Amino acid sequence: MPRSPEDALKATLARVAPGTQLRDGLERILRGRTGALIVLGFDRTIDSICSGGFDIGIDFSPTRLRELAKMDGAIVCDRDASNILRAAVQLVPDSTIPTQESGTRHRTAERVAIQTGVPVISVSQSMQIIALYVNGLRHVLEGSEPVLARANQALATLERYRARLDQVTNSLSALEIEAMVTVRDVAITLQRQEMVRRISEEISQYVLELGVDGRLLSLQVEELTTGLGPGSEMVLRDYMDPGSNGASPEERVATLQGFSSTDLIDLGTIASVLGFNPSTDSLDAVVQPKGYRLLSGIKAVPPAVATRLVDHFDGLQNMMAANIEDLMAVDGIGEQRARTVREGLSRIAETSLLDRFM
Ligand SMILES: Nc1ncnc2c1ncn2[C@@H]1O[C@H](COP(=O)(O)OP(=O)(O)OP(=O)(O)O)[C@@H](O)[C@H]1O
Repeated sequence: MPRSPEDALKATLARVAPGTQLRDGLERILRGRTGALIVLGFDRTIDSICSGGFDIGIDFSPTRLRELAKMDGAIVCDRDASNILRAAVQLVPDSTIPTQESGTRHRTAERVAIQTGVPVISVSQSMQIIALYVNGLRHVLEGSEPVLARANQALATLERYRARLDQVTNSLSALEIEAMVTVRDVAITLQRQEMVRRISEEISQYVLELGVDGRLLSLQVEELTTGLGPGSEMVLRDYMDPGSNGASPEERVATLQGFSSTDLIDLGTIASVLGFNPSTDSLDAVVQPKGYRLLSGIKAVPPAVATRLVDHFDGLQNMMAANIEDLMAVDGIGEQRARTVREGLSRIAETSLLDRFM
């Protein structure tokens, strides 16, 4: 599957993060008050827009990059910047590609990145900034301090969001055991899961951007995201109306992830991914889960067995009421597994009710 421009930008951010040789070279160019135009990859399309310059084919080093940047023209490196392939190259991209940039260096960088799909870095001599161009995206590299400040703010938000998510998830489990879940409870859980996912993704971009300076941050995120559970796909499997628009759980997850921040505030809009109609249905309607999410919390139940259990019992309530013999009637479930499922379900029931009332 082709990567999205955002994913390609993330991969490039990792290649120029603090601690890498390439970043060291770029910082040297910046400190030396020269500029540079650096292409990160070489293929036939790049070759076809290169004019003049010379082939060098040497190992990459920050000082070599810095020295070569003193010459007019662009530098072409291989994809992971382990070799410098050409220097003093005139790049001649398609001039009809629209660009918002002013200055020939930056216009060229943007056009080359769009035309070839290869990341291009420009170091501006006059503005003293390093910018990445990846497909149609532009990203200005900052020093670690401002990025860390934003990352720490995001981390504090993640901590709050995580606490709230744990609360609503525990409450959903307890309501499921009591058969009292409403569409509103499901929508709130999906909303909170998506908020945690978004802020975690934002922080993971900061971690990439910070390279060696982001190690502590990455440990903190790891701590705040462990035991997060199966995510929105299981909630959707539990509550979606399969007949509504025929979408698969994965497609519904994608719809949820595509919602704007305004959509994400509206519980009716969120519930629409389940097949709920905000203009006719009530958020207070009681709904029954199939049991996928709770079963995913029992390690000894692989997904295929969970599906068979769900199909057999047709709803969590019937499954909760099943004894060992009932469970053994399900294809692929022997006595041992039946006991594990029974104990697992009873444990979940006890802990969710305890969490709710303690
Ligand atoms: N098409 C190109 N191919 C290779 N190098 C280029 C190209 N266009 C510009 N450059 C490089 O950029 C340098 C600066 O060009 P120019 O002053 O027009 O750009 P600029 O966008 O104003 O850059 P800066 O922000 O660094 O001042 C050129 O001397 C040349 O080395």
